[in-house]
Amino acid sequence: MTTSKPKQAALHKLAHDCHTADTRGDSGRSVPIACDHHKDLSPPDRYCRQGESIARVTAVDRDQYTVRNSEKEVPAKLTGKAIHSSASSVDLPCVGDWVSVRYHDSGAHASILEVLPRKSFLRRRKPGAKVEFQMIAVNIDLAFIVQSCYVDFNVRRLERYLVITSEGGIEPVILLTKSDLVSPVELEQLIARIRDAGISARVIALSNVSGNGVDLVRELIEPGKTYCLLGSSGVGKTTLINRLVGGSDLTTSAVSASGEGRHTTTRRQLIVLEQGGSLIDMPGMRELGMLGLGEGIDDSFSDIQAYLHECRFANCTHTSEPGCAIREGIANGELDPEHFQNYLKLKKESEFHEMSNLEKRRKDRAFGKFVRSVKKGKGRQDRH
Ligand SMILES: Nc1nc2c(ncn2[C@@H]2O[C@H](COP(=O)(O)OP(=O)(O)OP(=O)(O)O)[C@@H](O)[C@H]2O)c(=O)[nH]1
Ligand SMILES: [Zn+2]
Repeated sequence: MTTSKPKQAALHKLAHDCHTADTRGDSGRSVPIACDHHKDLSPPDRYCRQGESIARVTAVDRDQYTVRNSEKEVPAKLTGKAIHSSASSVDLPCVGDWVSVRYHDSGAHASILEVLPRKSFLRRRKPGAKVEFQMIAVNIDLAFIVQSCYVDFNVRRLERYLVITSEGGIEPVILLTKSDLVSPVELEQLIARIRDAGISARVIALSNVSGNGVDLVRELIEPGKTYCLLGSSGVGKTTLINRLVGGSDLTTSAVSASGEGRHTTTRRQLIVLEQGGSLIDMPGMRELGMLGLGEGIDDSFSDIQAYLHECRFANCTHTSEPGCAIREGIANGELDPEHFQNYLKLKKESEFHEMSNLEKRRKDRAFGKFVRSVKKGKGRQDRH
């Protein structure tokens, strides 16, 4: 997103004459104050107009936004102007965006006027033949790509994540979790496989159980920077985040947004870490890795595929059917029952996520409808 020339002229640097809504008084009017926006918030471009201030989008739930400045977090609505100026849904405010806002009702809520230029983005391709993207989050400095040393490890999926981060201008660091479940030799082999694939990104092995390696991650967190964790379900992201958040439990950090008779509770999608950096964590992000997980599964479980082809019945459930190659393999000690259980578990997860992709598509359609309806309504108002 770029700002046009005339607009740029109307903007002024936010350095010493920063304006913010006077959230202490009851006037709701804008007063110049010493700028304290940037204690833990550092927008890429410190611009705002008279009466406007800069905030960061911390949660998006359909048309409900939550924005935060250094003082507090409030619900926000998109102005018609902001909707009009966005060419497509990827330009609309997204978690991590710096936006110019105007506060109302003594700072109780805000309207979003403009999205400031983004410095990086995380997007995914929408399912379907047409090349369309969905913005997941923006302004991320560093992405931790998380895989488990145990079961989940898959170099091809790692590569896919690296493509996504490099396209979006985000620095990647690979985290191999559950190092307590493999031997040092096995761990070295995994890292060698990553290097053999030509991947040069930093790799940190860690265990959430013993705590080994967690400090190396902590050391990378800097105040004013934004991070995210990408990875499949069950690799230990939540466990790690809870360690990084330090004390405050992630699951309890919900924000309340009440607007126009509706009261909703949205899970905060951008949280502040103990060290002062911000972490973006949201369901859509976790599902990124699920694109094509099916393939990944068949890759790392090719031995099981071979057994599956041998079962007498194509729809064998491997529980009681005669001629089941899986059960035979387990019985004669050729196939590790735990390996098979892991296969079933991941298969179930990937099917689950494919289902939720369908739901996402349904939601996308609903969103398109919403934008069109707002545009129509606003268009009428503007002509007054
Ligand atoms: N042995 C071992 N277990 C771990 C480690 N990290 C996480 N776990 C366990 O793995 C399971 C999944 O961990 P989560 O943190 O919920 O994984 P997640 O990536 O957040 O999964 P989703 O919430 O589904 O996205 C839990 O039972 C954790 O206790 C680790 O380093 N070693
Ligand atoms: Zn079978």
